[in-house]
Amino acid sequence: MKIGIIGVGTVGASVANILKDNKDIITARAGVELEPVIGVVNNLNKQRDVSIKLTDNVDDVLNDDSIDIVVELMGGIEKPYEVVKKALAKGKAVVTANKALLAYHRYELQDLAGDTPFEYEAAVAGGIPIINALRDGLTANHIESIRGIMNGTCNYMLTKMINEGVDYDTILKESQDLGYAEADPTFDVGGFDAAHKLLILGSIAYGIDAKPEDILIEGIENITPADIDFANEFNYSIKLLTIAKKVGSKIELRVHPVLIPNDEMIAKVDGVMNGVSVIGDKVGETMYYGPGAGGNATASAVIANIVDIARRGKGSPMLGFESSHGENLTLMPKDEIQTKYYLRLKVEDKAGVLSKVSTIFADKNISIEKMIQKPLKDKAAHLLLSTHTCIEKNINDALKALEDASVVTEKPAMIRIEA
Ligand SMILES: NC(=O)c1ccc[n+]([C@@H]2O[C@H](COP(=O)([O-])OP(=O)(O)OC[C@H]3O[C@@H](n4cnc5c(N)ncnc54)[C@H](O)[C@@H]3O)[C@@H](O)[C@H]2O)c1
Ligand SMILES: N[C@@H](CCO)C(=O)O
Ligand code: NA
Repeated sequence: MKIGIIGVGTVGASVANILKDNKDIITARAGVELEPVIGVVNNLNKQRDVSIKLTDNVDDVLNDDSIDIVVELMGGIEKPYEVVKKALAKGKAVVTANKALLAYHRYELQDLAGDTPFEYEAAVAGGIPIINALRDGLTANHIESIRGIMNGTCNYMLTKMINEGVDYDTILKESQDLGYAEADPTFDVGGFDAAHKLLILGSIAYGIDAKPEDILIEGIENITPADIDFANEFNYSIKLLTIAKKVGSKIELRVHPVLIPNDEMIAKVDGVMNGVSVIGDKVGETMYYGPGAGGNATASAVIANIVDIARRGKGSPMLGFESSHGENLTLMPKDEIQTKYYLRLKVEDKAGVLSKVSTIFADKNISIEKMIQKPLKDKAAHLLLSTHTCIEKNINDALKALEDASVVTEKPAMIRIEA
């Protein structure tokens, strides 16, 4: 079978190279030779470590009737959307690692694919076969929850910031050099990349047809050493967590940093590793762990899809994005989410401050669980506190009231606690 790779960057180059390096075993497993015949790039003059023929014209792939499988690894949304639609219209099988594309267009692409194979394992949790596990391995179950660390860049950054005190900008640059980060790293640090992955899983597990703007997304940009102090003091790790959870007939989908007890398995997932816990009503908890980003790890999942397509030939693509789930589940509004919260407040260090702050919490029906006060320079102090479980709307109202209170001298910060 002939393969055209559109986008020969970090992942695309690894796909071409692994198809060559591991050709014998891949051919044996696929039952047919898989030959990457051409790659499409933006800039033909750039030095690349690949031996396939390159072009800067995507039509060289789309209009070549001998190409069976189009591998889309260019990144972005609109251009890949056009390219994938054209490939499907020509009856070519498609493999993509593009979660941003699927976050917006997964249901349309599923309809367009019809019985043309369309696979996307590398789009979620890189090299971990989580799509395979959720769509096929756990298909007997109602999914109760999916909780995971699904952005390698953020996890790598948080691990280095917490364990080694490396500063944010240095470690972000390192993640880019290692090929972990998206072309625009705000997708990573802003939580959007993890949200794209969550939306894909939410469609497979619950049939929720939501877009990024419908769900709660927060990134890691505002985490400070004071937050890390509080976490250390009370035995928490700080992680960017991706959560899908069934609560009655509503589905929570949210991505944000959390304080998570150090003894939870997911708290031990460090560096570029991803970890996903899926709880099914019959199987119980299953855990998946592996590299979430990087050229070879991601290409491993891309090639698994290519081999799978070669093995089964044409047939139902089974993208697996559900629409009627049988249970009539709906997305839970962001305001109704309930969890525990950690708050960092910078306050004036003088009499009466604590009582003012406590009154605001009492008014919003929020109960405080733990608190430490750390003196700062110039008659100021940090109040670092955690709450008992309360409603997202009440916390947001309290944050507004605190911001307006004269004793609070800086915009308060909040991180949710997952326990
Ligand atoms: N890097 C990872 O660890 C990783 C992991 C999982 C998924 N992904 C996804 O895989 C895709 C590729 O990521 P990457 O890290 O390899 O990106 P990259 O920036 O390293 O490579 C992108 C390639 O696409 C080419 N390209 C971009 N726009 C093009 C256009 N309009 N026409 C022709 N060529 C074009 C570029 O020249 C480059 O060769 C993205 O969708 C990304 O989200 C990446
Ligand atoms: N930028 C992504 C790539 C893998 O999807 C990450 O860091 O997880
Ligand atoms: Na995967």
